[in-house]
Amino acid sequence: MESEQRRPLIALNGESVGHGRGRQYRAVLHDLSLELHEGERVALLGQSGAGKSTLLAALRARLDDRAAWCPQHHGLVPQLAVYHNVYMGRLAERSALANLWNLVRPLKAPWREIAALTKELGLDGLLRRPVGELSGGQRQRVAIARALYQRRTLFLGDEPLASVDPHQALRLLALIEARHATTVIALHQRELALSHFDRVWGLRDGHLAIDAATRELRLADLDALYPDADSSLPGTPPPSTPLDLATLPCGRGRA
Ligand SMILES: Nc1ncnc2c1ncn2[C@@H]1O[C@H](COP(=O)(O)OP(=O)(O)OP(=O)(O)O)[C@@H](O)[C@H]1O
Repeated sequence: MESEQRRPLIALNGESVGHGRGRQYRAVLHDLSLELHEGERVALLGQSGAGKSTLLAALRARLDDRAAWCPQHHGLVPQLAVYHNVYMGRLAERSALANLWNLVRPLKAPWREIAALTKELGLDGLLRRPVGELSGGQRQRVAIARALYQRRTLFLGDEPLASVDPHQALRLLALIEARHATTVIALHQRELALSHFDRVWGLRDGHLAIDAATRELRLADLDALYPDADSSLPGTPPPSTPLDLATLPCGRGRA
């Protein structure tokens, strides 16, 4: 693969990732080694509490303003209109005066740009609507719009497809990928991970249990990331055999 020759956008080598500082520091992921290359679409999987958000926060801290960021809980201001919430994606690029003016009277150029972007996301007609009056799926799309409006090199998303139906998830993914060749997206849809991403990072038991090209993986490999899944519930993975790291395509180098 061509990207093998290029320097990675980000590389972690045996690092620990967690929360807190000094004596309060608590590691969530141990001995973490991974590389992210330009043009890669990575699905980040793992059961609840596995450390997906923690890893995304660590990547974001390292990538700084190269990464567009779509957080898990959206981080929107419910009292403000859709337009203003999306505009916030590039607040730092304009003067305080321009931002203040924009709050009262939207600036023409950003209004046009945000109107076009939100239309693509199926939010047309809602630009002046306070976000607090939107449905969960609509809020999700506003959060994605704000991240896309940032126009950064790569896209980091913490379950940005969680509140929408499968059909819409595909549409949103296509919109994200049309603007970002490189993506790292946390999600729970294992089939989607295999069908629409190049690589899977799978977290389990405080480690990167899977780091492999999707073409090397089967659904059963991903099931092993969800040891607590109750397979009697609809939509949950079947019972998996205990995770045997030796059998998973991790640490064999990049495919
Ligand atoms: N701000 C924080 N301070 C301390 N510990 C935290 C903090 N945020 C998360 N944790 C802990 O880190 C671990 C991993 O949490 P994280 O949110 O990264 O998991 P996740 O895979 O994103 O879960 P989910 O799918 O439920 O969002 C959990 O044990 C959690 O309690």
